[in-house]
Amino acid sequence: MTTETQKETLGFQTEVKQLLHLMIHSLYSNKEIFLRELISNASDAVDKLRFEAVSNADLLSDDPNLRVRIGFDADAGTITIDDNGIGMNRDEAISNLGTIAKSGTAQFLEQLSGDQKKDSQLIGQFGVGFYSAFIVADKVTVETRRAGSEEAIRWESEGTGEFTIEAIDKASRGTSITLHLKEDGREFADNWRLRSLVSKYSDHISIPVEMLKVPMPEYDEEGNVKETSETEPTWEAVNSAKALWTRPRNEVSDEEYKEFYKHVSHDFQEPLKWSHNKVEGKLEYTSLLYIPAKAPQDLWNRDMLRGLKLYVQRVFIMDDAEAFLPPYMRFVKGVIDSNDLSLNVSREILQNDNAVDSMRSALTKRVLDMLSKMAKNDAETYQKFWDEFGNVLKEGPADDFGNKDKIAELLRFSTTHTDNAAQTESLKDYVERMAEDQDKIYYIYAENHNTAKNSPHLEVLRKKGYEVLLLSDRIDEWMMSSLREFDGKSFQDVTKGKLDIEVEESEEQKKEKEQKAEQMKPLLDRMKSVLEEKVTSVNSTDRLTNSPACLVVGEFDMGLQMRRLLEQAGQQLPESKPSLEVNPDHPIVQKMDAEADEDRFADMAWLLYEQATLAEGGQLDDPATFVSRMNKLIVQMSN
Ligand SMILES: Nc1ncnc2c1ncn2[C@@H]1O[C@H](COP(=O)(O)OP(=O)(O)OP(=O)(O)O)[C@@H](O)[C@H]1O
Repeated sequence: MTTETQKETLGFQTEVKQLLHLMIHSLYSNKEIFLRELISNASDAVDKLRFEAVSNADLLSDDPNLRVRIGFDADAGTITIDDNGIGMNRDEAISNLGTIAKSGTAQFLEQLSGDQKKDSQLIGQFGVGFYSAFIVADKVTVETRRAGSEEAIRWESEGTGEFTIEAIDKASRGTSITLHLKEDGREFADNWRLRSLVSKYSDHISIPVEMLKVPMPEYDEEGNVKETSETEPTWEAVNSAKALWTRPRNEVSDEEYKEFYKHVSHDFQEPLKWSHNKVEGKLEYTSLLYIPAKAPQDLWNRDMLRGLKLYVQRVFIMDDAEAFLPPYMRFVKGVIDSNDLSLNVSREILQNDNAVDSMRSALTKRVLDMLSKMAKNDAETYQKFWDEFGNVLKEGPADDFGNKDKIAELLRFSTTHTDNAAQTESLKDYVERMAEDQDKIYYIYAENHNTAKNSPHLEVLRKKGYEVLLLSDRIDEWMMSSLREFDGKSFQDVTKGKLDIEVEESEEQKKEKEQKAEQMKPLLDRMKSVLEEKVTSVNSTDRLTNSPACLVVGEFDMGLQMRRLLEQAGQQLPESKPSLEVNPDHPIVQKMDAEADEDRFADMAWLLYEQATLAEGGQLDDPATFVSRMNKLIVQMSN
């Protein structure tokens, strides 16, 4: 069979077609990033080869000097990025360069709007990788040979719907990518342009990125350029070719840190903060941790690929090594380079290794410190962080008991102080604002912010001037179940148990209250007998001012929201009923007391119960009966 007959045409996965189309149209103002992406891939390919060579040294032996080379031909309008890394076999080329394996791709594509500015940001966050070649090229040719294999292939595409693949001869392992530049991409086939892009974007790459040396002209005695004899072209490194994290902190510029972040994270945007540390002593390792500016699509998913790029003594071992940070820090990106682990370390070994455990707890502290410092010194940036990642950090108190006090300081809440849904207030702020006679931190949890904010349960606290945390994120109830106290003050759910709020009252008022309670008793008993199946008791309360009634669960019972969530998730829970608390001063309650018609009394009692359920975001078992009951009362009232 000749090489020619082996040429096959295959179609791109639908998502690739969509991405290519959108990318070409939304990234044209930032064309030059293609070079960074392709060099980054080449460097990853070299890292992978180095890793495989740990157990199979032969892979390296014929061509041991790992590097990326960039060549160009201005007349032909081409640029070639050539690496001697791991290469790809036929199947790998088809799946790696014809599909997108990233999770959440479909949702991501759905979010794109056609608005160039917004889309380019989103695409940047998603990472375009190899496909960015098509921003500047109308044809891309990839020739590649996998290390350890004799077979090589050529992959070629014009970036529309399909690509071809054929067997070729290739003298050495690795991948060579040739971009046939579009008319408006030809500016890049230029020596100085390419050199400056390499310094700008790829200086931190740990292997040499080489370009042909441009011979310096020699002059004769009269100052004319000497005709020199043709010499072998020589390659020279254009970058500093030293793994960035191995350099001392004071020798790395902010720009370099930012570029390196883009390389390890595949994120186009700049990170919010980073922390670079070399640890010496019992354990020796270097870490470079970044806090990104934007959350990825699947951050909510605790199983998303996460973790640090792991190196052992400068040799790349794996991406997404998740053992070095707890799940609630899954937003952190970066590198860890250890001198204590073996080059053959596997994910399983990492899970059960004492050195890894120690590193994990030190790195966790480091991230918490980085966030604390940011919160203290740069509240605006911290707020940006919180808006993106707060919901993940909220898993912290339950996940990481040992650090829960530190995490508590980092939490931000919406509270009745601002009455705004934005989560901007810290517990420290709250405690500083606490009223003199207040000894607890009050909170309410509801399905959404407005339900929390307008809950009848807040009435007495608002009257007293006590601030209440307004919680409405799904994770909040779980988080609060792990937070016992802050700064010596315990947390109190305002919908649970007794509130123990001291209301200043004279002896006379106290007496009056007792009398009123005594008078209320028959009414409460009547209500209880109507609502028997729904509530454990009906009590008089002074926690309400404007509303007639609210539901309260026992101090140690599960909150009503949590119960609903678990029931929705199909869990069988033991029966537990709330109690109904009624406001003795409310006109409806007073009217009920005088109601002689037992049927009408029952309707009113049910309505109070149902209102209270709705007000805290609950659902009625029988909404139709509620509506007809209400209509009946309205008709009676208007007669
Ligand atoms: N020079 C190369 N040598 C070997 N394999 C490569 C090379 N370039 C790309 N690949 C393979 O193609 C895959 C897809 O590359 P692509 O750049 O699209 O995605 P990525 O690098 O995995 O992530 P990102 O899209 O965030 O850059 C890579 O994961 C790698 O397996």
